[in-house]
Amino acid sequence: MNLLIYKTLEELNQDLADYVIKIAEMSIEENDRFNFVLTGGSSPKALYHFLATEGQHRIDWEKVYFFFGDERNVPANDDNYNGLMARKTILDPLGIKEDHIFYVDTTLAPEKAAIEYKKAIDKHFNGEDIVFDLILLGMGDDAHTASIFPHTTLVKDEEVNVAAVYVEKLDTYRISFTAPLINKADNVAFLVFGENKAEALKHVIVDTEKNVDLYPSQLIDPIDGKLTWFTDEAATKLLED
Ligand SMILES: O=C(O)[C@H](O)[C@@H](O)[C@H](O)[C@H](O)COP(=O)(O)O
Repeated sequence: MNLLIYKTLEELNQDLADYVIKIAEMSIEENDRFNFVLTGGSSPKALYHFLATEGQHRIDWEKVYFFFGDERNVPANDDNYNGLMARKTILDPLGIKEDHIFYVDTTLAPEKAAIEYKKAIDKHFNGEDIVFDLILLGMGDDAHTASIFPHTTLVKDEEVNVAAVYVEKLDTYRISFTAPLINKADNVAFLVFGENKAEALKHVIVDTEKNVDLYPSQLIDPIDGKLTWFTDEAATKLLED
């Protein structure tokens, strides 16, 4: 596991953009495509804008396929839909074609949406092992990642899958990759910054005795892949304690 700590978000996003581009170049070189899983939330917006502007001519974006590590159970035109945030910040600005974007179909009931999303991913991987080139993750101040929230069924899910999960604290359903699916990826990068994440980050990175029900991000431990944390000084201020 590689922990990178930046003084400014500008430096963090610049380096993370370079990291994404580097993995994309290697994936396109090796497989003629880059399978890239986006995170939702607010943290990645500056990165996505960076990739869509500074990164616009650095790789062949026509060889990139976009997925979502989780999605809210809201209509696609709802401001809370991760797909809409991504469309506005990176997908439309780069002119990504619709058949290169795998959205969660939230017109379906959550369980059905999860099944259909997994089917679409399986088809893209021709029924072979689902190994994404890069999965971007955020982390909540409660140590959730994707939609693997504390005290939910997803913390116990051993399946390599996409699942629907009821999140009691939000009183809503989410559709999410399971931790075993995330852990198959070649590269996983957390994007975590801000003082409000410091307590959760300390438990996830420092605690030797795991408690995944309380701190689900502890579940993220790629089997063969590399895990990198892109953080700032505020989020890591408790790590020395
Ligand atoms: O759908 C989502 O919201 C994300 O996938 C979620 O896991 C997010 O990464 C964290 O909640 C952090 O969100 P912020 O970046 O807004 O702090």
